[in-house]
Amino acid sequence: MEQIKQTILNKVIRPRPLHSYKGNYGRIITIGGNYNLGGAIIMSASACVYAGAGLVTCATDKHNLNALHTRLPEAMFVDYSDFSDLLENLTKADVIVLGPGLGLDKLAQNICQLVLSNLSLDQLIIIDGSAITLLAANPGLLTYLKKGQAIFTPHEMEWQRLSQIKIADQIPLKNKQAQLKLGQTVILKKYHTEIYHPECDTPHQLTIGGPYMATGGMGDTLTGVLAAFLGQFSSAPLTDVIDAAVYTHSAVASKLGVNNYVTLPSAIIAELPHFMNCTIKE
Ligand SMILES: NC(=O)C1=CN([C@@H]2O[C@H](COP(=O)(O)OP(=O)(O)OC[C@H]3O[C@@H](n4cnc5c(N)ncnc54)[C@H](O)[C@@H]3O)[C@@H](O)[C@H]2O)[C@@H](O)CC1
Ligand SMILES: Nc1ncnc2c1ncn2[C@@H]1O[C@H](COP(=O)(O)OP(=O)(O)O)[C@@H](O)[C@H]1O
Ligand SMILES: [Mg+2]
Repeated sequence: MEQIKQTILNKVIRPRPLHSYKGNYGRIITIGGNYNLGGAIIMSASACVYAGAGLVTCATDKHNLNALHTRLPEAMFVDYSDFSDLLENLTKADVIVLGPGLGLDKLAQNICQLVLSNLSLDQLIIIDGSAITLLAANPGLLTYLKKGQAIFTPHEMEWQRLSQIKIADQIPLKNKQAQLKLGQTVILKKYHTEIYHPECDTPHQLTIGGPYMATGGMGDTLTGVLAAFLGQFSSAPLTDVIDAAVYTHSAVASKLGVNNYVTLPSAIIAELPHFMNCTIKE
């Protein structure tokens, strides 16, 4: 297991060129948030904006529109049940987040089918939450993915569903075998999260973060940070960008955890711009 060190941040988070604009920092679409789980996709989109993505569109249930724009006026909105609008916005994205709060119903299944079957080769997709559960139940959808195009962000139960490895048996050797079969990056979220990159024989491991992060929405927030990093730091190696995003999410939490019993996703999101700025000043 190779430990992810703080120095990854300076390798990836760079000062912004003066002659740059929002179009240089990634066009992201976050897809999820049904009637009951709207907060999940609002946290994902918020983390994405606060971690520096240039343009963020949130495709969600139309009942979430007011809440989204009240919390995050920077985001654009698509009603995800309007498939022609969803497809048009999907095509424009560099990075897609699919799954936070999406749910498991027929509409969610149809959205997964639409998104996966319309991916272009140069797009990256982060597959999280409900979308992992849906793909585990319908593995035929995995064939739409080009090798290395997707980043799966399962917690241990989601990984059990996708890999068929029981939580008690999720040892690095078995996880690596399952990740190789999948052909995609796997971020196995837990205490000391493990990242299985297609290019690396040894998993990379976080040694920061802790149970102050055990709050609903924490993984949804990670998807937004990841998408923002993939969208704006595309000149750095993909493995470094992924490691830096995962490190940043937990580093902000551990900083807030010094003085707080729990570190809420919203507090982490608010701290992201300051944390990233401190990195380039070091
Ligand atoms: N505010 C919101 O709208 C929230 C929406 N959420 C969304 O709700 C959907 C369902 O996700 P859930 O993860 O809640 O439900 P899941 O049913 O996918 O997973 C929870 C089940 O897995 C078990 N489990 C075992 N190991 C676990 C681990 N390490 N971490 C978490 N669970 C573990 C739990 O005991 C439970 O039975 C996702 O789409 C998710 O994005 C959640 O993120 C919670 C907050
Ligand atoms: N005890 C813990 N130690 C370190 N990180 C934790 C701990 N508990 C939860 N986390 C982190 O919180 C996040 C939980 O993700 P997930 O279960 O998908 O949350 P949600 O779906 O509610 O947003 C992951 O990034 C995980 O690493
Ligand atoms: Mg989750």
